[in-house]
Amino acid sequence: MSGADWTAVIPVKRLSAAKSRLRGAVLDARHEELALAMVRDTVTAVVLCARVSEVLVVTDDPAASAAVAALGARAVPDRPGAGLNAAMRFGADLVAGLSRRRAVLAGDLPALRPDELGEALEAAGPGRSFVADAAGTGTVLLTADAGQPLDPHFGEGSAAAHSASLARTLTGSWPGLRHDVDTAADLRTVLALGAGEHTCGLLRDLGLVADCGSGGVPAGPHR
Ligand SMILES: Nc1nc2c(ncn2[C@@H]2O[C@H](COP(=O)(O)OP(=O)(O)OP(=O)(O)O)[C@@H](O)[C@H]2O)c(=O)[nH]1
Ligand SMILES: C=C(OP(=O)(O)O)C(=O)O
Repeated sequence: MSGADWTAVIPVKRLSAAKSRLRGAVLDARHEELALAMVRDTVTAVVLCARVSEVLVVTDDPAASAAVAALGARAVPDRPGAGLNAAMRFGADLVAGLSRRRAVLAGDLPALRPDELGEALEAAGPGRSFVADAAGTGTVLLTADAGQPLDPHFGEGSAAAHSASLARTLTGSWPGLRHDVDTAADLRTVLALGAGEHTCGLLRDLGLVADCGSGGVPAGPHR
């Protein structure tokens, strides 16, 4: 099957609590801005993916809601308020609905490129499929075909948990997709890969990088 037949769902924690393992990578006063910049770059790439027709962001954060709406995503409140997996199930199974093909991904993929997400979605078969993070232990993308509950198992060891729940592993050369940012070391890695304009621009403003490499998706209006 081809075409823009996917709904993407991205959960985003309240920015005041988000990316706690990344605290200290920038001045504390700019930490929320960094978390939001990564969300913006992720959403920018997902909105630009040719296989995606709708992007839902599940969040209770007002600044994140406004920012993603300006990028073309639809923000919905995190009604369950019960953590990452509940937010994903809510967005994918209740808001998007089981009749859609759904893909959930984290909001901390600032080097994501639209074409690599498109390739991963192209490779997703019937049932459920997932892409493991660069370390091979976590998960960056989980998909569910129409009619199939998402059944997410994000958290520590989620790659093994998704495999055990009979989701199919997708493999490909998708460095931006596979590098989520949890720590300052991850941030250096995605900058080397080519982070998007929001993350790159903030770090440049802060004098932490002179240049962000050649990659990334430019900021700006979409589609
Ligand atoms: N809506 C919602 N999103 C969440 C929740 N917990 C995590 N997320 C989002 O899920 C994605 C992956 O989560 P993590 O990588 O653990 O990010 P994080 O929780 O901000 O990071 P740490 O504080 O360092 O654990 C990110 O986009 C988070 O914003 C939650 O309770 N509700
Ligand atoms: C949520 C996950 O991990 P992290 O919080 O380390 O990004 C995961 O990989 O399932």
